[in-house]
Amino acid sequence: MNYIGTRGFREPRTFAGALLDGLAPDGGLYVPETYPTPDFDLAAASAGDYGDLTEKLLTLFGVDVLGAEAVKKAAARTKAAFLNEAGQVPLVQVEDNLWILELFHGPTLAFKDMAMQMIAPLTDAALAQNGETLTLVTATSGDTGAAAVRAFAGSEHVRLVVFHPLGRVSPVQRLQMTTVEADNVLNIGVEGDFDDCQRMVKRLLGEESLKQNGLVSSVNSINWGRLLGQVPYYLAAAAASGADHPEFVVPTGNFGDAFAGWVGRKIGGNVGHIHAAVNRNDALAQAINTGHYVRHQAVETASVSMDVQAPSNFERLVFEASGRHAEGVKGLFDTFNATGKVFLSPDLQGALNAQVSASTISEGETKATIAYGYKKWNKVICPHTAVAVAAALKRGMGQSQPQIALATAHPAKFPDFVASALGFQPEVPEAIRALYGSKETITSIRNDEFAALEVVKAFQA
Ligand SMILES: N[C@@H](CCOP(=O)(O)O)C(=O)O
Repeated sequence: MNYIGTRGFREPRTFAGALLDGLAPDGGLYVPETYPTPDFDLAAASAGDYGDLTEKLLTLFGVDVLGAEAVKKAAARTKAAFLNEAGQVPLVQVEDNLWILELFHGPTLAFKDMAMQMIAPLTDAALAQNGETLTLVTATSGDTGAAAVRAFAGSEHVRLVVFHPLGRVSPVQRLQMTTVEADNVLNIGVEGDFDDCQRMVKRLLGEESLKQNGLVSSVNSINWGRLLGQVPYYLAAAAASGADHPEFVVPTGNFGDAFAGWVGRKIGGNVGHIHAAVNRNDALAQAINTGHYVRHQAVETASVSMDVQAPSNFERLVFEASGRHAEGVKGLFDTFNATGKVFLSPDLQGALNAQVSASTISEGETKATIAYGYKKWNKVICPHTAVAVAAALKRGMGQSQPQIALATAHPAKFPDFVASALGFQPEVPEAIRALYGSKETITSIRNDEFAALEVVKAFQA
């Protein structure tokens, strides 16, 4: 099982190579050379133990190059982050045909924990194999950074650098990153938005001078390993619902989670249509619905983790929808990166829309859905979850056809907006309460790639 790049990089990489590269050398994203067909009963595995399912999937995607022990450990850690306090798949039925998948039972109370808890032992195993050290550069609009810090703090061979847009993550998300005392973690606040941070990360991944001090990779969902850790929960949730190919409604920022669902379907899982729900930062939805892919300055919304206007994994979808036309993908994303806009051909736009649909949810709808969820189901949901639930309700299929909306974070990570919708603050778990009053460490930089390079170099030294 090997990996190739979306922009034409064809020198096959094993899973370990793709994991430690983060991005392909030509700037493309790694994808499997061919999608594997499960050599086990996927339906039975999806309905069985989550750790076993994950182990089987990891092996299917070639992770066993890192050894069976590493696969086992990774699967056990993701299982612990996924299951709820009762040890069950955290799927809550709220209507006859509508479920909410609570992906916030892990250590940082967001869906990123599943993949991050899994990828940390895999990274250790990959580094043990080649005796290298690794600098991970990662961009976050809130949840990725917190989960990465939690998973990699104290790691012996990994330095973790997290870039977040200054003042544009929730206070709880910021505290989760900046109060961790670990010499191998550097939190950088950038005077810009998430897209600026992600652009810096991509630039740093190609920076030869950083590679003089060991390997450089990322734990954003541009890294195939990150994305792979998000596939099992689609399969487990679909099986737990008992529904036939339920539609998944995914609140979307960098589009990694939604693409993981697409992968679950691609390998023959019981995963139905994928619908991406976005907030006012809706470049993705505009591209899929109109063919106009235009990057605007991201605006601040309540669903702050989704304030993304250049969703990295859109590139994987374009690659697949175009029939793996690497040259076309390269041209398209070169143009987008240079000019901030690109017009897709009607054929390509139709092909994208056939794979994934998308809709935009306003701030008003987000707030109203939080209030609705509490009134109707006695459930307190976060703004990101509300975007997905609003999109699901608008599609109306939950009446007639099964839908699963992803709840990507705990409401207590966004207490003020939730309180503005409900009139009271969500209950605060101990994991959050403990953060207040702790000392924070942040290095601030201007929105400048050279400033980013300098600060990472200094950290490596
Ligand atoms: N929503 C994200 C943005 C980065 O996404 P990723 O899935 O590519 O890591 C965040 O919370 O940081």
